Amino acid sequence: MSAPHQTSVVSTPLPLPTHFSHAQQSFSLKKRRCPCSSSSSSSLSPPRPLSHSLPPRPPSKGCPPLSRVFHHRPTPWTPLSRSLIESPPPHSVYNPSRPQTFFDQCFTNLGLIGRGSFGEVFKVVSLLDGCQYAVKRSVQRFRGEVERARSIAEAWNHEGLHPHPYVLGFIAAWEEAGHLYIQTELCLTSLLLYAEETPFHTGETSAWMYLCDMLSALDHLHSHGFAHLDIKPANIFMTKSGRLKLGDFGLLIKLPTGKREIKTEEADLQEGDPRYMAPELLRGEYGTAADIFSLGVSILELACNIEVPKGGDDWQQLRMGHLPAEFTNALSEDMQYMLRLMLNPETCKRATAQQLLSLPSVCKRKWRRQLSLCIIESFLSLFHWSQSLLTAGWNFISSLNLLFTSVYETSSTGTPPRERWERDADISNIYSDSESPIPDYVFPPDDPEHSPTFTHSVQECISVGSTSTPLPNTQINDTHTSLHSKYTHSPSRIHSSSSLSPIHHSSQHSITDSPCSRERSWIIAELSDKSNFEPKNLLSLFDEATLESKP
Ligand SMILES: Nc1ncnc2c1ncn2[C@@H]1O[C@H](COP(=O)(O)OP(=O)(O)OP(=O)(O)O)[C@@H](O)[C@H]1O
Repeated sequence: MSAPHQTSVVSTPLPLPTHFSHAQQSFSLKKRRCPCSSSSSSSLSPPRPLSHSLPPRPPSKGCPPLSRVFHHRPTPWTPLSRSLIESPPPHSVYNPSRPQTFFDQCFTNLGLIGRGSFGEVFKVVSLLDGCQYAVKRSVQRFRGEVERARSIAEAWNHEGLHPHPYVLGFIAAWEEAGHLYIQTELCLTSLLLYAEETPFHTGETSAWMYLCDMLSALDHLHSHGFAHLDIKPANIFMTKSGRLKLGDFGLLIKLPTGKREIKTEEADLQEGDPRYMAPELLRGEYGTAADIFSLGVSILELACNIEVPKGGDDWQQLRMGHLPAEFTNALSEDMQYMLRLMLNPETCKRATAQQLLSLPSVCKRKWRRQLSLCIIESFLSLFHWSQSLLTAGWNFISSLNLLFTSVYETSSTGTPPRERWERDADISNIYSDSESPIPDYVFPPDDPEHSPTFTHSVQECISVGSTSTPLPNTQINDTHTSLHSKYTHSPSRIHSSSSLSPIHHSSQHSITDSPCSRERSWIIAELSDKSNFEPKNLLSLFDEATLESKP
């Protein structure tokens, strides 16, 4: 780097993992995720530059796929979190004897909201309390006990944390069919995606807000003896109000009481993302100071709107205490000072979360941030509350409407409204002559089983499609179905084709007799023909019949 560096240089360069040698070597301006990038490019768009990232490894030819080695044996549902073990869902919600999974029985899946290297995250509604949550499901089935133990550790780590306004809320965790499920509080997105998709929300002003939130979260974690060890924008989530929540506790460690750090020999620890990794982690020193360093790199990235390197010279320089002055010179003195405190290569000289929170520059911004969050969240809950009230009011009105409707329907079953009688009368007038087959044959006067239902059905069939207001609770489709099934399956007289045939034939005899009998026979034919029976407007029936009768 050409710019002068502000802190002293530590002479010995840090060893770099070899697989980072091909990775991005220097600071660069952040590449934005274009909203249209996912869609297929049009023929007019310029050719895409060649990708310089490493191609994926070819599949191993030496051994069969893991799915063939480890047969998919569905394992029963196992609650992993204390919350589920102590208060499992009631039998009415989750019944293990049903074929559906616990997830399917207890949640309504609203869709996929994100995908990480470990799992897929779904937005869900819990059928237990009606609230929305995020459920992360591991993509791969566990390939062994070590992998399983690691995955489960994330859930247990998360549950072990005390709730905090800036820490993602844990709800439950369970295992089913070789997959781990973690149910957490639902957020809007991750800070990484948010910063990429809304570039105007990056820069120093936003970075101060993010810093205040995350320092509070780290102070909470560290004061309870935990170190996160994977702080990065992808593991920080944002709620609707803009509040940040620290999540993804897969690498979290519990430190021995009174200690701020442990050595590698004391535990089998994994490394986090190299871009945000503190230098002491490569020396095997794991502790709370590593979180401060990673937060410092994240804030540098967000405040300067840059991508930090995964390796190379600039990566080394940053871990020696040299800030990229070509980017940081544009920041305020306060922010530069903060970054120097957080990115100090020596852990004992690096500021703690508590010390940083007590700085006047942070104190005043934290106070402002809390006030603005309080106002936004109050507005949001007021909005939510009024929405719920409106929904409840609407439901109440609907249920009243239903009640009145059913009362009306009950009374109408006993004595059909006059309008119906009139229409029935109109229909019967069509068949008023002696040839009329319907009244005696289809509606047996003393057959209570057929008459009302069928009258109703015919009447509905005729009124469907008319401009008249349908009767409340009229089930148009069901009418057709019920008619169809009556014709087809019921042993009663009206459904037997042999019974209808004579009538049909007799009416057919009279087709040439008069237009009226022609119309009547046409309707009877329509009624007797099960497959062609479609609800029709009475007027249109007549229109069609008249048309047919014309030579
Ligand atoms: N609680 C949540 N609320 C809203 N979105 C979430 C939540 N948890 C995860 N997501 C979304 O899902 C994506 C993947 O989640 P997450 O990073 O936790 O998965 P992962 O497999 O652990 O990823 P990795 O191991 O690569 O960090 C996130 O980038 C985010 O967009």
